[in-house]
Amino acid sequence: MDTIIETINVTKSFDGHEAVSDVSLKVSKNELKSIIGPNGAGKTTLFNLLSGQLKPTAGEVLLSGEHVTSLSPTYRTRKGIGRSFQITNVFPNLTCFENVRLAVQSKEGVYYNMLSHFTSHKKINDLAHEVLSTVLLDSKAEELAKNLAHGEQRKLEIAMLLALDTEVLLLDEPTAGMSIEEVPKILEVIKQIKETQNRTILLIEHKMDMVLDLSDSITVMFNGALLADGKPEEIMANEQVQTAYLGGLYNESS
Ligand SMILES: Nc1ncnc2c1ncn2[C@@H]1O[C@H](COP(=O)(O)OP(=O)(O)OP(=O)(O)O)[C@@H](O)[C@H]1O
Repeated sequence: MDTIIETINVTKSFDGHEAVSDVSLKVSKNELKSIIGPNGAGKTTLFNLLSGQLKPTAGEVLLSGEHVTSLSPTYRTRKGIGRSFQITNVFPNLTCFENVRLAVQSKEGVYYNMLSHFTSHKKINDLAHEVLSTVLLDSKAEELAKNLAHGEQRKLEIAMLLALDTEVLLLDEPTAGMSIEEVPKILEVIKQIKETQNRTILLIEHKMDMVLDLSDSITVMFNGALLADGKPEEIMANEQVQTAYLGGLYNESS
């Protein structure tokens, strides 16, 4: 399997405290890998190191074999790694469709520049509708972004990521703050992306049933370090993981 993301002995210290400690990790193309671990384990910091929001204290980050450790988040987005909170251009007073169309346009603008042609205009509209349909927001196309429910806003954020056409999606707790009714909808969206598109997805998520349902592989972090990495069944059977983390959260009989 082709490796799309790799970290080599990556460490990030804050005032001497290692939030991420000597983590070496490989993510294959089209894999869905979940990063789990208790609060403060270093998951979000690892995401920040991958997206370029933070530079490591030591170690290297590679994207498709290219060293990107010192490169900016913008450059990394162009290289194909997208993170939901990077999408700050959700305009509350525009509709979902208008927001997604702007994201499609900005992506197309980066690569093609000239878009005055009618067919390009139609192509952009079609793409925007396709993306909204993928995230199950087509019925809300004409709704103003500010009027969306919380779960729908998270779906719009994912739509913006898809519209930017990044090959890697970093999803940091996409269900955070959602109501119980909204969670299955976002789960369905991620499943649909996984099944229908060539994307690599890294998912930080505390909901273990969702992690087990979606993941090809799971990385467990504990105190900044990588505790285990493997297929879901290997992780569930791993005694160290059970002791350190899962024991209190996951019960096989449940
Ligand atoms: N900018 C920062 N400055 C100082 N310490 C930080 C900073 N960001 C994170 N930390 C610390 O690094 C450690 C790891 O934090 P991080 O947010 O990466 O954990 P996490 O696994 O994502 O936790 P959670 O599940 O609660 O989101 C924590 O001890 C946190 O307090």
